[in-house]
Amino acid sequence: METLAVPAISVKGLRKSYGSHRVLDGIDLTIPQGTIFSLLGPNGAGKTTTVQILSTLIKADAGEIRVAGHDLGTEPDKVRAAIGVTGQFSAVDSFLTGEENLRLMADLLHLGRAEGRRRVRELLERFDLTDAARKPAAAYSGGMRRRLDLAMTLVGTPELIFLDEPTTGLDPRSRRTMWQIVRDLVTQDGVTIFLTTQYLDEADELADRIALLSQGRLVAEGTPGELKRLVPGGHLVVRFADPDGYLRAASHVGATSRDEESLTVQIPDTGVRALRKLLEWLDAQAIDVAELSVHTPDLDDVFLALTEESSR
Ligand SMILES: Nc1ncnc2c1ncn2[C@@H]1O[C@H](COP(=O)(O)OP(=O)(O)OP(=O)(O)O)[C@@H](O)[C@H]1O
Repeated sequence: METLAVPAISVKGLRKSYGSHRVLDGIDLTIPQGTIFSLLGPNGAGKTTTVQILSTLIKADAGEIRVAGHDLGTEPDKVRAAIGVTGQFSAVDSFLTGEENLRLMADLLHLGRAEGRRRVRELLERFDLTDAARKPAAAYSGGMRRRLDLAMTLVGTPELIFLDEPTTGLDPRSRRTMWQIVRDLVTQDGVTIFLTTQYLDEADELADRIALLSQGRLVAEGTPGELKRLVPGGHLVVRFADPDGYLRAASHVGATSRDEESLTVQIPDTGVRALRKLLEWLDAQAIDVAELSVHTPDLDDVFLALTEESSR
């Protein structure tokens, strides 16, 4: 559906160099409101630099950039008032309790006593921190700390949140809790999320759109599904029960690779009908299959293929 709303972020021709090193070399981006956008890229690709520029921490060398409807160059204060940043540079003070951290934020934002208390109580509850509210943050688990960090960002009711690696180091359950919190921010609060992550499954799970940054340029952009269709990678892996079956099948099935030691062949995945035909043929030949698995391309395949291509 076409939307007439102002994009949460629009970027045209963003450039940034450090000395002679071009870190961002002409980035164009549009992120609609109320969506989750993920910026991916190998180490040193320029993700942090992009976030730092969009969140007004450092200046771009060139580019037309609007964040939350405001021009980044001329109205940085308005941008700052509309955004929240969480992640690597966490604002959590370990010596203060969760509640004190949140109160401090409410005071900094001049929420007023009654409104501040109400907001703090509401956020403690929402992020499941009520029981731990009076404990120092130093005693919090990694997951609790992340939740507190995000809660602190929400005291100011931002329209747009930059989430920098929100689940790095968390256990699987805490990761899932965090994912649900992020989804709720979008569906319940209408917040836009700009997510950087080193986990491709996280981007796949959360993002509406993903852009892949490599050597200062966006080398691909689209929905997770669109990106996966960019690279071939779907294949079947069949392991045979005995060498005889392996040899007979390997010469027949159009394997793209085979491994005699493990009696395994890899076959391009050409769909359900082809798979049925293959199984029927194996059956007719009385060839025993020990194991069969279907591998669909994932974002790892995309990431490796496209970042490799661009560095060549
Ligand atoms: N203040 C700075 N001075 C000089 N070079 C810098 C500075 N900040 C970043 N760089 C360089 O810019 C490039 C991009 O860095 P950036 O931190 O944006 O990458 P990244 O994609 O966030 O990487 P990572 O995944 O490792 O965090 C790197 O080569 C880095 O060395």
